[in-house]
Amino acid sequence: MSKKPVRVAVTGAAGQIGYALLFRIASGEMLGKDQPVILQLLEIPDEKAQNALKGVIMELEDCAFPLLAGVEAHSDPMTAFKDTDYALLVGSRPRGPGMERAELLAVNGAIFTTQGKALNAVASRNVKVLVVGNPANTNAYIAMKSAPDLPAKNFTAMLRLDHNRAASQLAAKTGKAVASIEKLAVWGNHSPTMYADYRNATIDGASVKDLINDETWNRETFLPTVGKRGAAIIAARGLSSAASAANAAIDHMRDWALGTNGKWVTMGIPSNGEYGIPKEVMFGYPVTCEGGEYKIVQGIEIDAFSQECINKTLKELTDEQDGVKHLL
Ligand SMILES: NC(=O)C1=CN([C@@H]2O[C@H](COP(=O)(O)OP(=O)(O)OC[C@H]3O[C@@H](n4cnc5c(N)ncnc54)[C@H](O)[C@@H]3O)[C@@H](O)[C@H]2O)C=CC1
Ligand SMILES: O=C([O-])CC(=O)C(=O)O
Repeated sequence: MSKKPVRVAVTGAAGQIGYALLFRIASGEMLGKDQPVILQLLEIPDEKAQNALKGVIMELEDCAFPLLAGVEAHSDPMTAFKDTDYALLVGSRPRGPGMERAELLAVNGAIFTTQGKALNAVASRNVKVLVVGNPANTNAYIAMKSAPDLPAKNFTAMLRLDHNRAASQLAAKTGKAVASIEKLAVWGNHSPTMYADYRNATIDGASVKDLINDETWNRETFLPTVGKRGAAIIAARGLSSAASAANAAIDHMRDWALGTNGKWVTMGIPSNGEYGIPKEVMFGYPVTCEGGEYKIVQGIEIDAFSQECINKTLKELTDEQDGVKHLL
């Protein structure tokens, strides 16, 4: 018997990430090739955006996806999030050249108060929320704090693009297949302060740290390359990353919903005090997923350099949190 459709809300559906994301959700790449979906798409109540959304919906229809059980266009989060099982909060302003993501808080932060409240009021009580819109960690924190009736653990931020970027850099450096990399972790904020940590990573069982054996490369090339990759893409394309961001969103939700078979992935999640991070900080952690739940990888040794990196990214996050108190 075929499965009952699940409801997937996507905000910013007519934007560039939306265009790279919706067709893959509808084709079953996110929740499985046997899981029908109803897309509940949100755009701002502006004629141009709503018209663009209509066009995207026409294209979705023209794909005749067997798993697409329905598509709805919305301009109000209170209807877009009704009974939704998954919510991908993409809609918000992207940065341009020369900006840091934190500078977007002033324009984007308030979106996540409204949307958190709407999720709190009308979404499924088990809704899984992924915040993509930048600055993703603090926007996810705002949404979580605005939805006190939903479990805090249901709110997550996207660090997966950093994780995938780090894996790709390591594959290139070692000349090995990216799929063979295990036990990679990215700690902290989705910003240049994030700490991509390959001290425990393996390739076909061999230590990546030993294979590379170059701490200067780690500190002076690898970390800045991964941390500043978003800016490098903006400089090259004139627009921020979209297809790779959509891909990371699919990876994040798929792994959360369907499991990772013991493989480590990175998710931005509210801390419960793990690794000394204060409770509720939306922090990138290495996790494994099983049965629709994520679990932080425990027992990783934090050496002096790692602690220094973690402290730096934590400080940035707590400063961002302090700066949005007026929105909560
Ligand atoms: N966490 C991550 O790894 C990444 C995050 N991003 C962020 O994702 C966000 C979206 O990026 P793009 O799709 O490239 O931008 P875009 O400008 O192409 O599209 C954003 C869309 O969101 C819509 N929107 C704005 N406010 C909204 C609201 N309140 N409700 C519903 N829709 C709303 C806009 O009308 C627009 O169509 C940006 O904040 C960007 O910085 C981008 C790449 C990676
Ligand atoms: O850099 C940006 O503004 C977009 C983004 O978050 C990324 O590509 O990592």
